[in-house]
Amino acid sequence: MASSFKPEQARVPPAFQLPIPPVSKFKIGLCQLLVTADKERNIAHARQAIEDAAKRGAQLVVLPEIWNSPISNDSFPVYAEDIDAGGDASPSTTMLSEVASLLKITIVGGSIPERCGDRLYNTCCVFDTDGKLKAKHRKIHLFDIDIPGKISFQESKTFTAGETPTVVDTEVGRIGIGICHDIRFQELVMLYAVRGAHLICYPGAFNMTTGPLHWELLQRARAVDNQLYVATCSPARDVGAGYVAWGHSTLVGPFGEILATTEHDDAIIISEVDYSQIELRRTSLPLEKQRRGDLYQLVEVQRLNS
Ligand SMILES: NC(=O)CCC(=O)C(=O)O
Repeated sequence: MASSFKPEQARVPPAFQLPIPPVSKFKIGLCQLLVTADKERNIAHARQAIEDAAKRGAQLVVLPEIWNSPISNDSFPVYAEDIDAGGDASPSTTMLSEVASLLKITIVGGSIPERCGDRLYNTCCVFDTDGKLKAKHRKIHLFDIDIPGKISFQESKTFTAGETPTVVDTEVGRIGIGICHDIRFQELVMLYAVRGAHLICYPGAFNMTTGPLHWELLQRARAVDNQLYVATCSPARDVGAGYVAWGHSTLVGPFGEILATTEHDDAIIISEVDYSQIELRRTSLPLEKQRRGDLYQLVEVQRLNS
């Protein structure tokens, strides 16, 4: 059960310190995948894309939001997997674990519908180079929207919201995880920044109404405000699908610059991440020192009952 906010549970996080990452420069692969109703095919297609990205030098591969299932409230329960049980109960994450250890790469495994007891979550799994599950992020902000004549979608009809922000140390640096709609909530990435994240990965599937106006804007805003890298990965667009994704998976640098992007087709983006750019930007434009903590503060709520 979510606790309600009480001032005595609030904590001001200390000013952020960037940890030294295990690698300073590496290649990232963003696999913008065409997703179908055929789950086996989706898993095989994702595997092939991960292998291709690794062949092209990617040490970190990111997949889209909901890559094993159509995006629909009817599909989520049907395609959901018991991630904690693993093995046959979760063929999607079993594949990710296998391929991560085989290729010795880190995988931010997009998201899949997760079944846990009688609840469903929209969940992103992060696998280390040895295939171990390092982190599981359950989408915190569910996507409920109603713009008459344009788009209506109520993710909360099916999914339960996650309760925990996720920052994970990997062989390619400290990564904060958000899923799609999570990108709209700047406090989450501010929290990740104070926890020393180098890179925020957002598997996401923006739509044809908000995508054109907000998708790139939000990524660049999160990156430039926090002076870190932001990577997004969308499903490819299928105009025949019930939910049509905007596509445009992108890598943004710590100055808000777009380093790599694509249109809406099935594609693999390979680009370079260079963490020395974070220090450079933070030195030449020292926002953290200029921040007026005497006037405003980010507070972190302590979840006493979770
Ligand atoms: N899958 C999502 O969370 C979509 C979010 C989105 O399109 C938005 O506008 O927010």
